[in-house]
Amino acid sequence: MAVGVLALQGSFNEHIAALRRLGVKGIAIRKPEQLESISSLIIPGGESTTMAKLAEYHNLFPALREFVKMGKPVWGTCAGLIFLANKATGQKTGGQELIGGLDCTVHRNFFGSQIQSFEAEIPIPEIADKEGGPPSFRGVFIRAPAILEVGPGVEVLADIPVSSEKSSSPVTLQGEEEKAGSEEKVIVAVRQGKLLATAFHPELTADFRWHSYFLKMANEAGDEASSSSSTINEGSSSLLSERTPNDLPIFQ
Ligand SMILES: NC(=O)CC[C@H](N)C(=O)O
Repeated sequence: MAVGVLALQGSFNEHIAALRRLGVKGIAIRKPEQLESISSLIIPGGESTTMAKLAEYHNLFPALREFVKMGKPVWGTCAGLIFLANKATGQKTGGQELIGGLDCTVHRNFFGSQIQSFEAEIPIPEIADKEGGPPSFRGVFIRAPAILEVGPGVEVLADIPVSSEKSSSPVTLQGEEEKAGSEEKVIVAVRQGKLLATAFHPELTADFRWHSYFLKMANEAGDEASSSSSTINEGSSSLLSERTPNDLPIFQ
């Protein structure tokens, strides 16, 4: 199974490093023809307008749309989520091209600008059920988007509370502000068939459950297409703990 990581801009190296820690080689994708040699794709975070301009320059949009249309597994993180959405609001003047395919509307900078970036513990029942580990995940939100609306075929994997009068200041999940049932929530992770999307950056943490979850999705897709081998398996988590960190300090 070859996993591609769109490597135009943003945190593609961090995704490749996370895959390596799970024993999987990530292939940096910069040209349309490279998409033919991979069976799944990660679109990293970064800056979606810039990424869109680069994708346009390299004539990647038609091949990326085709890849999604073929039902191949694709995971978009942050700017990658914006890329996958059918509709984005809060875009820069002139808008930007999207790949589309994910039946949702995102707000491009829902939580505000760089200085409003934050970390929060997010409950992840589905991921914890499949991957084990703690029931929550440390989400790193950097100029993060959020999902405002989803279509009927979209499963919500994570949401977080936001204060109702000022959506740009997220309410912490721990602490006294949490009032069950009284706060509004905004969606930050979804799955629609073989499309996965997160508004935060799992590649910037040492918790690889989202990567492992995506690899399993990709493997299932491979099995369905009765194609060849798989490199990730139930033993991947123990493999992870045995490996020595060999790249970014972030993973130590
Ligand atoms: N960390 C990120 O990927 C931020 C995405 C950013 N809001 C954008 O428009 O692209």
